[in-house]
Amino acid sequence: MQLIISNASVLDSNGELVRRHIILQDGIIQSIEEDLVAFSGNDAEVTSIDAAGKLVTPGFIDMHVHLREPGFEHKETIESGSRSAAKGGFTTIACMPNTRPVMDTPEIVNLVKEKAEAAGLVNVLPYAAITKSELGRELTNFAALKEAGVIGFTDDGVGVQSAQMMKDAMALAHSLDMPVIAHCEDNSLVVGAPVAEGEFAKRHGLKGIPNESEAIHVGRDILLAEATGVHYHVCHVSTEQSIRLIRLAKSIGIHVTAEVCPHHLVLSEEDIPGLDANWKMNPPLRSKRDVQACIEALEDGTIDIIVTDHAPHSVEEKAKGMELAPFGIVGFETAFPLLYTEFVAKGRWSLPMLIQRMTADPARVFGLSSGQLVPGAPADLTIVDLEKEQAVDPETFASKGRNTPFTGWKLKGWPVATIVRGNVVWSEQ
Ligand SMILES: NC(=O)N[C@@H](CC(=O)O)C(=O)O
Ligand SMILES: [Zn+2]
Ligand SMILES: [Zn+2]
Repeated sequence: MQLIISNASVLDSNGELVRRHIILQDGIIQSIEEDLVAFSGNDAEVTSIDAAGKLVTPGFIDMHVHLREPGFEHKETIESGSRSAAKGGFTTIACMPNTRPVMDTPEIVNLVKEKAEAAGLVNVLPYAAITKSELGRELTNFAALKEAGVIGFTDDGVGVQSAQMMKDAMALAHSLDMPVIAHCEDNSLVVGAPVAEGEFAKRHGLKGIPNESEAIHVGRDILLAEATGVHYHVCHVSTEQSIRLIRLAKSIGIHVTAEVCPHHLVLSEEDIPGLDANWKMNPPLRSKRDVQACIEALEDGTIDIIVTDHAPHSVEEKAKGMELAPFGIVGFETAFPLLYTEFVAKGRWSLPMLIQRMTADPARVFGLSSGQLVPGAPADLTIVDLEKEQAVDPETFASKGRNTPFTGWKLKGWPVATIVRGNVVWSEQ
């Protein structure tokens, strides 16, 4: 099976847009041609897509997502989540283990892999839990879980409260050459607050989550990563204080990497319009100062990658209000247009910088073979119409989740087709 994507606008090594024809064969990028006539492909098995006027990039990679299956199929399934990812231009996603049961045994990992395979949409890479049921009491069987195909260990959804437990986890992960991915949150500093400390919390008489609840874990874990030598990856960084610590750790050669979510780059607690739980996520929207620190850290490489932390919840759950609703917002279907509109179209970032943080950089951090538009790489591609402008309408989401704070935002730069291993898995219409 051969697929030719003709007349594509692709970024060359100088970051310039050039017109190319991309030949995909048996799931691999076979060649990238300047001139299609020079290429002889007259086989009946050849199909082609005319991408004239469209950007073609390596498929986006999202290393932090929640697919909710098994256990929370009313929020999302592996199928609906994969479709939502494909619609957002993502070709590889890494799913978090806070399902029910928690992904803490090879059996559950195998079930997730089978369902992802059956959906046949995007590449799904599972993480396994650090501790059984994410309760922080007992380590899971890292060796067996590695054998089952997980790509790292994390208790995302909660912080690992015990430093000794985290140190043991890191030492074991390091011995297996696996990363530890951490949701950083000290529970003793949080006490059930729904939003960040700040003006919004004050105005509405709500308890606030302080910045230190995140940064204390980041600091502790950096010291433990130094002691154990593990690759330590920080989830959804949201505070200036965490960034300061990550910058220092990197400067002295500790193997730490970090991610940030689109919402923490675009929104601060001052933007929350009222007691609408579609603005409730963990970590919470912080101060403008934190947002600026996140943007600068992504620009200077202190933060390595962009992830969505796609966290679907049902309308009923979100209707419980700011204090009772669960934390989390969906992210796949708004991520690229949001960041393209807010940072590239407004002139702060170059297009190559945004693409790199969503493709080559996650591939580098997690050792994936995708993320580049080069011959021999997996044929995972996203076609984007940079001129297309439309308002965000949650009713059109492929995700079961409707929980987004970006409803009605007019965004530019929408994915129009997504190709995984040489197959079109989603296209507009
Ligand atoms: N980010 C969130 O607000 N929620 C996530 C958990 C998490 O990522 O910590 C969820 O599973 O809903
Ligand atoms: Zn988390
Ligand atoms: Zn998460």
